[in-house]
Amino acid sequence: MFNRSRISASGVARIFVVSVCLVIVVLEFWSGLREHDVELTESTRATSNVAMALAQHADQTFNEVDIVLLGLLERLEKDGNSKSGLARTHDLMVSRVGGLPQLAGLFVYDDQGNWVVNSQPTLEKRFNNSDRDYFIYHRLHRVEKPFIGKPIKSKSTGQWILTISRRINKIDGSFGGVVLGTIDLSFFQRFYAQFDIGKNGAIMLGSLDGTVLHRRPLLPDSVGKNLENSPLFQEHVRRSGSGSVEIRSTQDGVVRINSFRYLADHPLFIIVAMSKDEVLAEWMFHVWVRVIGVAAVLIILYYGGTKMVAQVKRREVAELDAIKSKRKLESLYKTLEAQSQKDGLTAVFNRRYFDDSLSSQLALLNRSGGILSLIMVDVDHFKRFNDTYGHAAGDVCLQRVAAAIQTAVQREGDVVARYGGEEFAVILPECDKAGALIVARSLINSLHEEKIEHASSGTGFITVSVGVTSIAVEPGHAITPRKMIEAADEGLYLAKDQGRDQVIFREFSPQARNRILCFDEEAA
Ligand SMILES: Nc1nc2c(ncn2[C@@H]2O[C@H](COP(=O)(O)OP(=O)(O)OP(=O)(O)O)[C@@H](O)[C@H]2O)c(=O)[nH]1
Repeated sequence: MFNRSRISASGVARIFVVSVCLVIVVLEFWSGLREHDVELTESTRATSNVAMALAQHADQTFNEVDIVLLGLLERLEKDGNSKSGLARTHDLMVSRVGGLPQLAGLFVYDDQGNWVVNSQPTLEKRFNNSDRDYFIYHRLHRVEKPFIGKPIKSKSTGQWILTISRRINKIDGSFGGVVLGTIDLSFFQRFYAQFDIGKNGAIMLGSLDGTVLHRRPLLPDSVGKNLENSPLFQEHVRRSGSGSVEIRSTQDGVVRINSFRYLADHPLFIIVAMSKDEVLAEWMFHVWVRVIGVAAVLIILYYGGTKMVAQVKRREVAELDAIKSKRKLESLYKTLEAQSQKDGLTAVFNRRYFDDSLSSQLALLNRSGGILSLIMVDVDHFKRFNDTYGHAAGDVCLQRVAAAIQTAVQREGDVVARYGGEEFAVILPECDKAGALIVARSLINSLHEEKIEHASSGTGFITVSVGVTSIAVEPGHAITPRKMIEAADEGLYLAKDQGRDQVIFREFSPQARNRILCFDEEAA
């Protein structure tokens, strides 16, 4: 049976389609988020690695110049300020500047800031550098370390330069001047230009007091700017030697992934920053491609799913229709079967049903033994009735006779049938002779009570003649329906012969004709 409370197949199909769509969306969303995180992590790692490499490069750049400065100090100590000594020192300076790409120039100043010797072709005497930070620093600090100054514009070339300097000590340890190397900022510019940091990326070399020494891209006001108050410097660079942080620039509003690192040998730091939007641009492109792909898949799934659901629904409806049709057919078949068993006029069983029923009853008896009675009933003078009242009235009469017989035959399993014409038959399973005679008599009485007028009969009413037979069968016999009907028919004919409206019992014997008993005789 079809159970309405269960989810229908179309419901299951709909749930299936929706679930598949949801799973695809959730998986795509999840994998998109994951790729977003991976992209950021890898970019952070990349900026961090570049920061480390640039810090090492900057260290090396300054260390190489510092070694040259140390060499110069040694030479000055050895050769002193004699003309020939200074000439040799000049030659050494020229050769050193030629040997180091980052080195723009080498200078020696006396304790008053006057130019003593330098790497330039001619020694300018008109400049005095006593006002420079590095000069003041060395004059005030007796420190055996190089000093890296803020970016300045060269007095000789006008270029932005970085300075790295050392103090010259006189024999008594007092301030004797400064030896200075300058590094052209274009050296860092060229080097930093090789890194792919995107359009909105940035690289910065700064000193730990927050001063920008160099920046890529190099904006007009970049060099020398103080970042001390920027959130990046305040909250991150100042607090830790290295790290990575995502921060929105207060200047251009761009969110960047910033990796910073201190130089190992100098009080400087490097920041490498990449724009988050640029870092995620490729990911974003993939996301859009996938969104379009997933949308296409979802549309196809929705379209196909809707079709599938509709098809499943149609099949369900067809199945329901088929079930309904089957039920209708079954009930029609039952009706037809019932109709095929019934007589059309009298509504009692028909001749075919009677034959089948008697055959099967006798087959059962022949196999298992038992008793069975048969009554044959024939309407008396029915031809005259038809002649008197007409055939239509004859039909009605037959219906009333059948009803009267049916009234007398009450037990379940008894079969009342129209045997043919105005003749009826009654099969009484498990009913012996006595019982059969009672039924036969009650049948006659039932008809008497009907009082169907029949002016041309002797009694004035419709009567019937009844022949009865009964058998008690031992298992293994072969009683045929024909023999039993013949026996009952013999009783019926005798009843007719002896004046009608009576019952004659005909003892059944398969071999020979038996004694014929009259109902009244038997009852007595
Ligand atoms: N109206 C009607 N008449 C039928 C039907 N079947 C048979 N008959 C009539 O029943 C009559 C039977 O007549 P008979 O066989 O001569 O017997 P009877 O007139 O009853 O005389 P007895 O049997 O000797 O009492 C015939 O005239 C049939 O036409 C039926 O279905 N309807």
